[in-house]
Amino acid sequence: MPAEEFVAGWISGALGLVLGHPFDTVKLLGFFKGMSFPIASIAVVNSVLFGVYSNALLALTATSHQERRAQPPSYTHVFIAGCTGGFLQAYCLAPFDLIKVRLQNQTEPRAKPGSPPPRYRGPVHCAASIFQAEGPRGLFRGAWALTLRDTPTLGIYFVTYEWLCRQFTPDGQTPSSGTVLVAGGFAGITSWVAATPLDVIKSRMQMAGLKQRAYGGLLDCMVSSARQEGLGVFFRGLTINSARAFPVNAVTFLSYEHLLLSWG
Ligand SMILES: C[N+](C)(C)CCCC[C@H](N)C(=O)O
Repeated sequence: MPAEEFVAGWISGALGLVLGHPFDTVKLLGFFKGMSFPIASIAVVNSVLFGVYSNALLALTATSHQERRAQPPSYTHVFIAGCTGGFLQAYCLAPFDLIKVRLQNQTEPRAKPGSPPPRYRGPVHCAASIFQAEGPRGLFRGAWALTLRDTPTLGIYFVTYEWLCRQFTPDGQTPSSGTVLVAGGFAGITSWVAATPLDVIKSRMQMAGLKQRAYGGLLDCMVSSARQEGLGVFFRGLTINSARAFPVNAVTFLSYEHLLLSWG
């Protein structure tokens, strides 16, 4: 199994994240401090995404990354490979994402003198507390919603990227850096726009039982959120998700393509 896509996915995910961090911080009003935890987790997850995507395409079309410019895969194959990568990365992402959401929703520890101490002292303490209270399954709370969010939307992600690259690149040639940046950026926006409704639900399920009320399941969460807050609830965070998605995914794809090119 070719491994360089995993390594390139690892590095490019970390680079994309450095760029996205200020946006995440704005989204959280400064609650999410420190970058080592998100970098480590996104690098692993992005490595799984790009590695599985490329190997799924290899299985479907019998072409390696280098051969795919001359023999471009069909969009159906790109979509299936993207969904496969998305499905598997969702399971790796689930515990990290749960911890991120739990820490984000914590009130500022130094907010007011006399306010209660935060429930979680940091990512490791958060993981350990959830594990102690609920066992390993607790760390996968909301994983089903996350999988539903990521499987089709990562198919869309790679189809958008491929489609845009092919629009601006003569047949058989490698897309220019400018094209890769723009295609990667728009791939990120498109997939985040499609993912936002389930992103809202996913985060609520991950918080269920803490601040949020407990839900009977994914459908119950969707229906009761829409009933109480209107359909607009499904678009919460859309603007900030899209603003963050462009630079993060432009840099992710650019570094991914460059790393693979330089390794031959
Ligand atoms: C599928 N969905 C849109 C949810 C995520 C897309 C992941 C791409 C990148 N790691 C990022 O954080 O933007």
